[in-house]
Amino acid sequence: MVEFRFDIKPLFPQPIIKVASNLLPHTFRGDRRQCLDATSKMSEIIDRLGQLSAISQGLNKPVTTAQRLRMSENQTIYLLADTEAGPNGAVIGLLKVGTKDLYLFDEKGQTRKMEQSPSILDFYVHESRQRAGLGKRLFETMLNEEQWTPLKCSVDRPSEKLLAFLSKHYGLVRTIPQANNFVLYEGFFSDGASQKGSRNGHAESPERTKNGLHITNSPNTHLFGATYLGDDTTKQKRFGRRGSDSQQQQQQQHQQQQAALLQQITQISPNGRYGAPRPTCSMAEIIHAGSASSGKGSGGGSAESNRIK
Ligand SMILES: CC(=O)SCCNC(=O)CCNC(=O)[C@H](O)C(C)(C)COP(=O)(O)OP(=O)(O)OC[C@H]1O[C@@H](n2cnc3c(N)ncnc32)[C@H](O)[C@@H]1OP(=O)(O)O
Repeated sequence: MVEFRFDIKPLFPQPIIKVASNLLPHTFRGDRRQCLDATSKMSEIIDRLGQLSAISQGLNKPVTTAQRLRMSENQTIYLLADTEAGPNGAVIGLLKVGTKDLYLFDEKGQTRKMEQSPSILDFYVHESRQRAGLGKRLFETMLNEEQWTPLKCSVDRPSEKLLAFLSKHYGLVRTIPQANNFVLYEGFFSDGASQKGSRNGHAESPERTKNGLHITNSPNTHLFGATYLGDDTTKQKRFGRRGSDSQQQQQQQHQQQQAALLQQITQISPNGRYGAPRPTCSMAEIIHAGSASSGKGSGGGSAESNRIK
């Protein structure tokens, strides 16, 4: 359990509190002096829990810090405390969620841009209290508050424990492969009841169809090339007509586009979970090796494989 030099009870009038970018418990009422005191204590709590979460996940840098929450517009942290523990009470769990704009592959390998998609960003229950139903309690509170359903949440690089948790409590097992580190489950794109914070994603519509090639603005097209729709003869004629110089130019241009889009598609952020060094991204290897590239949607290495051990 995580104890502090100060009494946490005034900050936790109830076992689970919600904290947004003002770094105050959602239940907080007080004057300016009390407000400063509460934010300072809350920062300490968030930083400590964030650090413990990173350690338990094998990350060399926390995903969750008070400073990061303060700078965010659409993230919320849920904290679970045991006010009966010790003289000052103890904080035992943290769950950070937020909405993100993401390019995602659907079940058919088509790119969809999901705006303000609900995401699970960091989740931690202290080692001494794990597997006692507290994670579920925290998660359920979050789902109720945000009005989200588990199936419609993407999960940022989940650990084995979180994958087991989602499987056990919500029957989430079959994932849809992605090019980034987010994990989502089959049914994510199905037309269910829409939820707060989530606008319906849409498949990028084809911009043009030319010589049997289906060309869109989607990152899929830029990463893997245009999708061929016509017959083989048309394709051979098309490539047979190209001079080798223009082919080289096109290849170069294509590689530059790929690099730029890879940046976008993986949502790399120097501050988030992705700030932590980790083994080379398999997608980057596929693209930069220039070797026979994989098929659509196959570049999304599993989130777990990118986790630092
Ligand atoms: C996006 C991200 O945040 S990824 C990082 C997720 N966080 C971590 O991996 C940090 C370490 N783990 C934890 O903090 C916790 O185990 C959590 C947050 C994942 C789950 O919290 P808990 O309080 O343990 O969950 P709860 O008790 O409600 O559910 C238990 C279930 O979670 C899964 N689980 C929890 N701990 C483990 C474990 N050590 N090994 C395997 N599965 C586990 C299992 O499915 C377990 O059910 P079982 O005991 O019947 O096998």
